[in-house]
Amino acid sequence: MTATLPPTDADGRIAELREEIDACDAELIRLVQRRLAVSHEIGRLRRESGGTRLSLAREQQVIARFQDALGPDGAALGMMLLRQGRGRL
Ligand SMILES: O=C(O)C(=O)C[C@]1(C(=O)O)C=C[C@@H](O)C=C1
Repeated sequence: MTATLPPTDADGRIAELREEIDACDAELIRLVQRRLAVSHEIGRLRRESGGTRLSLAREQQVIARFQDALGPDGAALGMMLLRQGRGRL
């Protein structure tokens, strides 16, 4: 059986939890921006040293990591992060 809270208690708890979600989102945005900057720097270094624009083997590792941790939506998230770094193929 699940405990039921009076609506006013539930409202207060929802507001608290939303603050936690807002903090998570802010941290995620900061991390995505940091990831993007690092990815661009790697790409620049690779191009300047005569390498390829992309590293498909590395992209597979990244996607597999997200897939293992989060399932199919995780794989999609990994692909979005990669696309953000290198642009659409
Ligand atoms: O790890 C690299 O070699 C990168 O260039 C970074 C990165 C990434 O964003 O994770 C970006 C493009 C590559 O195709 C593979 C991975």
